[in-house]
This record gives sequence, C-alpha cells and structure tokens, in this order.
Amino acid sequence: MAATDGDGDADGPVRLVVTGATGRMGEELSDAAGDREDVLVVAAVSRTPGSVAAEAAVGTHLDAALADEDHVDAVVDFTAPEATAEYAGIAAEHGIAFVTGTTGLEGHDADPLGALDAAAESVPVLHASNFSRGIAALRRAIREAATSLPGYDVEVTETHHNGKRDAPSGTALTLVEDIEAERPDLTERQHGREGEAPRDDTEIGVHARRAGDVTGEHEVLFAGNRETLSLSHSAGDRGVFAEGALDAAAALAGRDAGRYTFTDLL
Ligand SMILES: NC(=O)C1=CN([C@@H]2O[C@H](COP(=O)(O)OP(=O)(O)OC[C@H]3O[C@@H](n4cnc5c(N)ncnc54)[C@H](O)[C@@H]3O)[C@@H](O)[C@H]2O)C=CC1
Ligand SMILES: O=C(O)C1=N[C@H](C(=O)O)C[C@H](O)C1
Repeated sequence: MAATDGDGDADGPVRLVVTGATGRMGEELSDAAGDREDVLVVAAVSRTPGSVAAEAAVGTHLDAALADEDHVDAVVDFTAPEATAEYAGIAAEHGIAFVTGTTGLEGHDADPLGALDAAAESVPVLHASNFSRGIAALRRAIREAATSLPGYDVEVTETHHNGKRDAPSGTALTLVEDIEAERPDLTERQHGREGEAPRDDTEIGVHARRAGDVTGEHEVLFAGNRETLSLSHSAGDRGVFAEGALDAAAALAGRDAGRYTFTDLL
C-alpha cells in the first residue's frame, strides 16, 4: 500500500519492512528496532529460513508484503546486489522509501545502481556502504588528511568476517573514492601485491582480509616525508550499522523523491 507522509500515524512509529530479514544484518535490524519507539518492523521478507526477532508478518516476497500491509513508510534492505536491484523497483512501484546498505553493487550484472537511480525518480532512496557515525567522521578526517599530505603514499586495508561475499568492502571503496577526489594523482588502484611489484607514485593500495567473525575494520595509512599517519575505525558489533540504518529510514520516510546520502540525514 502507499507510504504515509513520513511519521507513520500522527505520532506513531515509522513503519518498516525489512528484507534479508534472516541474514546477519536483517536479524540485527529487527533486534534494534524492538528496543526503539520511533520505528516498527511491520513485515519481514526473507528467501532463506531463519529466525526473525520482530513480531512481524514474515514472508518470502516483498511485493506481497507491501500489498498486505495497511501502510509502510520505508523498506530497509541489507541483502545482495541482485536482490537490491529487484527490491528497489518493487518499493518504487508501491511508492515507498527505500534504504539499502547492500554492498558490491558496482559493476554487478543486475545493475543495482541503475535500479536505485530509477527508483529515485519516484521515491526517496538512500544507499550507504556504511551506516556507522564513526565511519562518517573517518571520511571527513581522511579527506582532510588527503589534502594536507600531498604526495604521500596511501594504503587502504579492511578486515571482515569470513562470511563476507564482496571484496574489497563497500566502505573501503567509498574511502578510496573520497581519497581519489582529493588526490587526482592517484590513478591506479593496486589490489594486493605479489612477486616483483615495486610501488608506483600513482598507486593507491587496496587490501582485503577475511578472518573469523571480525565485524568490520578499516584503516587508511598515509606515509611520506619520514612520517606515517594511520586513521582507522573498528565496529564493535553490527548494532552500530543497524541503529544508523534505522535512523536513516526514520529520517528518509516522507521526503521528496531522489537520491540521499547518510551524511545528508545525520
Ligand atoms: N552499509 C552497512 O552499514 C552494512 C552493509 N552490509 C552489507 O549488507 C549486505 C548483507 O550483509 P549480511 O547481513 O552480513 O549478509 P547475510 O548473508 O547474513 O544476509 C543476506 C540476506 O540477504 C538474503 N538474500 C541474499 N541473496 C538474495 C536474493 N537473491 N534475493 C533475496 N534475498 C537474498 C539472504 O536470504 C539473507 O537473508 C552485504 O552486502 C553487506 O556488505 C553489512 C553490514 C553493514
Ligand atoms: O559485510 C559486512 O559485514 C559489512 N559490510 C559493509 C562493507 O562492505 O563496507 C560495512 C561493514 O564494514 C560491514
């Protein structure tokens, strides 16, 4: 059914449908929403079996979930690129705001980035590779360091749990784009090194590690002029991403159609 004007019923919670609900982030979102009064998960969509923390309708199809609910303010999606492409289109058909944290969208065959742009013609759409406030602050610090340290070598390293599908992480790619915007001389992304591989001045190193249950760590190393500067962030648990995504959904619902960033809403 159609979206409301942003705050659910007059003073009621913002009503959400969560996709990928039985995944790591999906479960975390339902858990986090259960502790808040400003948002309510009214339906959960998942194509894989598992538990859903919310007292919500559980189904396998987003289209049916949106048709069944009296009103929904936003879809919150943490799934996979092909699912995000599909779900963005369905949310737009129903006139409902779409928030997604899915990564690995760049260059994917399903064209999820194109699907987000198309959806944004009729509904508000927000994609963020990382919903933690610490990463938002790290991005500001990195842009400042990149402009203040011209000519320094830059290496970006990320570490994640062994279940992560995409590499490098979406956050690492966002950090690399931020640095490249300030350092147009860094034209080559060097993903790992092997054999005889002397460093070139135009390189920005990008390195992905996968191990155990690490939630998410990112480090940007600047080195030159007989000094190093290391800026890093470590997520304690997935709750930090879930809280940020719920904040974003609450702030996005009811806005005009278009693309939004997490920092627009902070
Ligand atoms: N932006 C951010 O702050 C964060 C982003 N992420 C991203 O969120 C995504 C999900 O991460 P996790 O929850 O750890 O993954 P997960 O593998 O635990 O869960 C993925 C969920 O998506 C569903 N799914 C996968 N393919 C599907 C398809 N084709 N159609 C419908 N449903 C499908 C699965 O059934 C599962 O419920 C990843 O892209 C990850 O990088 C994860 C944490 C934070
Ligand atoms: O898959 C994850 O877990 C995470 N993915 C995001 C990414 O790819 O940057 C954000 C966070 O680091 C956790």
